Amino acid sequence: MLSPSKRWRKEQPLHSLTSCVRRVLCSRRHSLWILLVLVLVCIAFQTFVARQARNDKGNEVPQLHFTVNKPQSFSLDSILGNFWSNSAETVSPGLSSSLHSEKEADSHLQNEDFATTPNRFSTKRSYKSTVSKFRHFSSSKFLPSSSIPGKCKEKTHIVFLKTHKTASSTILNILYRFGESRNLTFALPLNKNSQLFYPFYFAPHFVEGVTSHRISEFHIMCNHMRFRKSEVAKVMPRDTFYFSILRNPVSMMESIFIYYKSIPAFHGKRTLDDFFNSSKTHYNASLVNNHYAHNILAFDFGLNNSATFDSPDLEKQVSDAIFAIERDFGLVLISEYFEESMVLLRRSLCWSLEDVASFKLNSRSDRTRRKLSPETADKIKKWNALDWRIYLHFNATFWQKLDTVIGRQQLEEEVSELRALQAELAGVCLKDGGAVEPSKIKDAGLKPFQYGAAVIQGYNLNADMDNRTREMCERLILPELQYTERVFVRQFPEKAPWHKQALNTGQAWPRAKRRFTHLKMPQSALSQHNKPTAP
Ligand SMILES: Nc1ncnc2c1ncn2[C@@H]1O[C@H](COP(=O)(O)OS(=O)(=O)O)[C@@H](OP(=O)(O)O)[C@H]1O
Repeated sequence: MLSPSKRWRKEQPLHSLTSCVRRVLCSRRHSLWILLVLVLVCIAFQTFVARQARNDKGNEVPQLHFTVNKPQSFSLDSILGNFWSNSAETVSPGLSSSLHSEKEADSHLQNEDFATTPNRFSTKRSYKSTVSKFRHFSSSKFLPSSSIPGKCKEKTHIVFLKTHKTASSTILNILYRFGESRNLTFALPLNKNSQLFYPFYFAPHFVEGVTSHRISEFHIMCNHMRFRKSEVAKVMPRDTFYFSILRNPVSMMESIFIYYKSIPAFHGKRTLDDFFNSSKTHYNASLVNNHYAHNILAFDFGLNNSATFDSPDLEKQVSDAIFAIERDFGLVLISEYFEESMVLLRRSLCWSLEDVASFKLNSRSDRTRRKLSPETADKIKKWNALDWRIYLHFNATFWQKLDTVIGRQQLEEEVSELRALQAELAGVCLKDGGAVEPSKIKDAGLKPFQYGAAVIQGYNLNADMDNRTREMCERLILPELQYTERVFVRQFPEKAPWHKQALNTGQAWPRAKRRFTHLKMPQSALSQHNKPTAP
């Protein structure tokens, strides 16, 4: 008895191509051959795909081909040397590329006037291809970034502890642009505040949408807060990446002294020396907002900020603080090495270099900077002994990490690529190529918030841009308060009925720009009773 398939084969005449194929298919021996051929095809295909992937990995950093004459040839020494001075010519060849020691950190301070502003670069519009690439990545079309293919997955669950006067507004802008372009959800301060009820310890109900369960998953938390890991972890997903940034406490305190002029500790003090001459007798830690004047880094990290150089338990406080920060944060960046920090950040997050390109935001005009004598710098370090030691420690580990993760050669290349990209963007976006005094900012909606005795600079946009380029440029220079409101309105349109209607007609932002009433300020409205207790 023949099997049905054999019978069928036998019954079919062999006169057409189709019947021939049928016969081949039905013969067991031929089926084996076909299977073999298919396996071979599969292996060949796999090999091809693997080779392609290997090629892609080799190009993990998008290769940007620039045609413009670079400001100078970029060696690591020159890059880092430039960091110390405004002019490339004054770079000292022997300058160490990192601040491993107290002495080196000091030498950096002498040259604090480093410039990372875009106007250091050529403003010729000749990087067109890169800019269009940048625009593509930064557009609101939720396009994927050119992250490192095959190696890692772009991180989108992020907490950034926004410390004070550390270039944190520039990083905030980077995070806002990244999140917006991918439609991510931000853990924003309740009721359109600009801060997560700083200086109180963070609590989940400070976040809009938490109590109402309006948001099921938060991606990014990045507004000022006083950090408390256990509470933040209640809001953010388990795989969240935590990072923050530190600045040399000496230049940081100089900046804070000018900006937070009205806090009780600084009130009536003409200079920081005046403050130090009276601080021993007059500094009152229990007065609202006086924490800005003392170990503010430790305070922001949620730690006890009361130590000075002569505290008997300083060493223990230092090691406890370092332990806590290392336990809770995957990465600690250094403001003085902003571009290097961005290279390390983008590696840690598996983002593209375009994702971390920025303009320097929230910078003071030179009119409101004060040069400090070495004696004053020394007083600051002693007064803020805890911050100073934290800074020294994380500056050292920052460079160790760079060496391990990237290596100096690759770092040098990425830093110069990033600078070139930023220079190109400045050429395309910025009128005059760089920051201007607030009085010279034409569009009131792009003016940064002014506070204390500081004069905070902003930018004017070039006039001749198409809409898409203008939108990209506007987001790069949008100050913190304006951007926070913009993100809030997009995320909670129902909280701003006038916005809801306007969003539909594309008119929301111009209207939002005109109404900035809430302040990014030390919350002087807080009563004494509400003052957070010392940890
Ligand atoms: N890219 C980059 N590189 C280096 N330094 C930078 C950068 N962006 C901002 N800044 C400087 O950071 C200071 C403002 O810090 P913040 O934005 O954290 O201030 S705030 O606490 O949010 O008000 C402010 O310092 P001062 O100018 O000394 O006040 C800015 O000039």
